[in-house]
Amino acid sequence: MNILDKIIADKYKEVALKKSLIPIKQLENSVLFDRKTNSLAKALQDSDTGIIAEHKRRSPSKSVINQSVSVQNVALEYEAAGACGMSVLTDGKYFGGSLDDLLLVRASVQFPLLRKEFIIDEYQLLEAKAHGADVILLIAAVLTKDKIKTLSELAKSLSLDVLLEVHNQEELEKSIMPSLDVLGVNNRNLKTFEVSTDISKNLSTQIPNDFVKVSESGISSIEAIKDLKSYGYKGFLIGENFMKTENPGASAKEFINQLK
Ligand SMILES: O=C(O)c1ccccc1NCC(=O)[C@H](O)[C@H](O)COP(=O)(O)O
Repeated sequence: MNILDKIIADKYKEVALKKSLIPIKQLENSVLFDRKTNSLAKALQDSDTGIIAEHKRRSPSKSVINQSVSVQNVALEYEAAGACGMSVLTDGKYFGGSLDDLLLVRASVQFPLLRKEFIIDEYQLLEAKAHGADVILLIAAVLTKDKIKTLSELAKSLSLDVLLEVHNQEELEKSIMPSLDVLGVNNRNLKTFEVSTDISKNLSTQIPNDFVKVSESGISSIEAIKDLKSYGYKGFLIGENFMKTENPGASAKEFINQLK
């Protein structure tokens, strides 16, 4: 079994357990459930730099990245640095994240927050909303076309932006539908961990212009961003390059300033 299949198998068990412990009514009663969301798609469209900065303690491909910084401080510094939004990993087992991270970040900043999670069930969208997310991630590699439709339509009805992530043409073709806002191309193969920005470049012409294009993973230089911009990308999701440093916020600030 590859790592992605393992993550998803665990996620089904985790969601079933959470559903049995925390009723939907409790999520809907959260003070954040009726909060007015901020659109990441709009923030990216209006931006010249387009950085979505990620908080990532560890990952299956790199094990430990940074366990010593406070998620709230990182969020405050990413926002002050001029990032368009922040990606908050909420998976505990493989990434060391949590929904509490999302809640703490929401309490600290205003910019759009992506719940970076392996979403396989409607319940997780209600959790995202109840913990202050503005955007949810759907990964085409682990969802059927029908499931992408159901989940993205529910997300839209909750005023959440939808970032749909693909890694190849087949995933892209099955996923194109009006209920998506942002089309993300993951440069990392989530089964083998191979990373190449050529994946974004090769898929760029296949993505209809009605979607904001985001290139994700393995981005660590200004040159890479300038290159990807020439392929129509407006957003760049960066995790490890910032998080591997002692001060992720300062790294993001320096990076964004160089892009201006
Ligand atoms: O990052 C991993 O090792 C990984 C493994 C399996 C599934 C997902 C994984 N990462 C999630 C992401 O998409 C990245 O955290 C995100 O795009 C940022 O990537 P990077 O800038 O390379 O940290």
